[in-house]
This record gives sequence, C-alpha cells and structure tokens, in this order.
Amino acid sequence: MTRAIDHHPVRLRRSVLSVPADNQRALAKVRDLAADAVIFDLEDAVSPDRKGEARDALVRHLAGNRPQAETIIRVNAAGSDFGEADLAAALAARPDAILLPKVESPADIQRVLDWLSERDAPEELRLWAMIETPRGVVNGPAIAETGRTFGGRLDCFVVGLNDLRKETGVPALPGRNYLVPWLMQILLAARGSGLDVIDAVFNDFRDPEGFDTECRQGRDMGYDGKMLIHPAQIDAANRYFGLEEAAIEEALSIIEAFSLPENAGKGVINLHGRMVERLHLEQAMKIAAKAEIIEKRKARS
Ligand SMILES: CC(C)(COP(=O)(O)OP(=O)(O)OC[C@H]1O[C@@H](n2cnc3c(N)ncnc32)[C@H](O)[C@@H]1OP(=O)(O)O)[C@@H](O)C(=O)NCCC(=O)NCCSC(=O)C[C@H](O)C(=O)O
Ligand SMILES: [Mg+2]
Repeated sequence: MTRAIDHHPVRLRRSVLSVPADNQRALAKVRDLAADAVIFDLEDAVSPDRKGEARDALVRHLAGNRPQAETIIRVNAAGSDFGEADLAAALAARPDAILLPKVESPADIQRVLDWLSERDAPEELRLWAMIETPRGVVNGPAIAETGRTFGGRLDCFVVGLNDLRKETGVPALPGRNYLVPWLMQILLAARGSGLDVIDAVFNDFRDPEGFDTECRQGRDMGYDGKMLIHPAQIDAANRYFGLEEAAIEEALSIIEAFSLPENAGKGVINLHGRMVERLHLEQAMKIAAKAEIIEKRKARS
C-alpha cells in the first residue's frame, strides 16, 4: 500500500530569519526584508530577565506590523518557567506557526498539541520543532510521526547545531564533517513524515564565502532552506535554496509531456531520450508551484 506523506501544501522556506523579540530596531526592519519566513525569538536570543518584556513587545508589534513573510514565534520549552506564558502570547499574536525548541520526544509535541486543542487553537496554526539535542536526533522519526499523526499540525523541523555542538562536544569545523551524518538523519526523519526541514544557522555573519559554502552543502543534502541570524544572509539563502531557470524549464516540459493525449495513462515516457516517470511529474509539479510563488513574490516587491 502506498502511504501518502505529503500532507501540506508546497511552501517556500529558503530563508528563515530569526529576530530577537525584544530588539525593537531589528523588529522594525523585518517588513522590508526578503526572507521567506521570520522567526520571532522568545527563547535563546532573549535573556531570562527580559522574557516578559519581549513577549509584550512582540504581541504589540505583530498586532500592527504583520510581515508578509511566513510568521513563526519560537517559544521557550513547555516545561520551562517561561513556556506556558510564551505559548499564551504566541496564540494571542496569531502567527502561522509556533516553533518548539529542544524537542526530544513525541511527548514534547503531544503536550503542546493537547494544550492547543484545549484552547481551541485555529486549525491552520502549525507547529515547527527544533531538533538540537542528542535525544532529539535519535528520536527524530518518532517525533516527526507524532506530529503528523495527531492533527497534522507539525510541518517543519529546524536543526539547531549550536545546541547540538554544545551537547555533544563536536566542534564547529569548516565542512561540518562530523555533523553531516546527523544532518542527514534529521533530514530522513523529516521527509519520512512529509515535513519540511531547515538547515542550522551560520554564526559568522560577516563571512559570506563561508556562508555560501554552507548553503551549497545544505541544499545538496536536500534541505529546504536555512535558518538565518542576519539580514545580510537573506539574498544568498534565497539564491542557493531557490530554483535555477533550467530546473523550472525542465519541470514545465515534464508537465507538458504528461498532459499530451498520447501520454494519458502512461506511467513512463521517453522525453528527448530520457526516461521520465510519474514520480518525476510529482517533483516537477512541486518545482512549478515553487516557481509560481517566487514569481508572485517578485511581483509584490
Ligand atoms: C548577531 C546580531 C546580534 C548582530 O547584530 P548587530 O551588531 O546589530 O549587527 P549589524 O550592526 O550588522 O546590524 C545591521 C542592521 O541590521 C539589523 N539586524 C541585525 N540582525 C537582524 C535580524 N536578525 N533581523 C532584523 N534586523 C537585524 C540591526 O538592527 C542593524 O540595524 P540598525 O540597528 O537599524 O542599525 C544580530 O544580527 C542578531 O541578534 N541576530 C539574531 C540572533 C537570534 O535571533 N538568535 C537566535 C537564533 S540562533 C539559534 O536559534 C541557534 C539554534 O537554537 C541553535 O542551537 O543552533
Ligand atoms: Mg538552540
């Protein structure tokens, strides 16, 4: 039996910029930036003594300055001193998604799903999960599957390598050689349950060459985009995780070929000397859908 795992629509998540919720100057910049998604952070970018202030500032800010980008709020962990107040503020601010940090087990997701359903949270509110601890990596497939099975709210993993390095002792070396196996493990867990997956931040925001190299690596590993910490990283992320003209043209030619009457009902066709199957048609449709979103976004800016 074929299992349908694609439970969410195609979304563009090439550049996912994090903004500390208590940084007014940074908040004021967000609306003019070309990031596909913005994470308003209440967790590690906000010091413990400013959590309440950050929460209030964020709710006020989003009430009057809703970005066009997909809007996500990263809360503190549900079991922490700040978790419940953050969740309540996030619900009030009506983001597209809430990002849960340091998710380690299906129970971490389930607890928040229950909390949201007790409060009649809007059906369209999504959950994202940071995978950034050893237990999170090991339990990745079960976490992804729980989020998919119960209500289907979970639709994206974000990798947190700063925390993972801290927890494991693996240093930050160029090439991320010792981290790549875990990055691929997280990618498999996400894809196995139809989730999007976002590569980790690159801390040296004044090193564009290093950033380019890491974007290329993330893209080649199959990631949908990169979490960012600075506006200077947005354009490169959009470029590396975007679509090349040749890929769009190829996708359109596959869609066109399968729509010809002589190919109706065929599972496999010959397209200019290359075997193309219906699985390629599925891929092509996703590329075409992303290309359409990119075009709309260009027209808007
Ligand atoms: C890293 C920074 C603290 C650097 O800030 P700053 O010194 O202000 O940099 P610049 O002077 O170069 O900034 C130029 C202007 O750009 C604005 N700016 C800077 N960053 C952002 C941003 N993220 N979003 C919007 N605007 C931004 C500055 O305000 C300057 O404008 P102006 O003030 O008008 O002159 C800073 O970039 C920063 O705080 N970045 C985000 C940090 C963050 O969100 N951290 C949490 C995410 S990282 C993570 O999650 C790790 C993960 O959990 C893991 O475990 O790996
Ligand atoms: Mg972290």
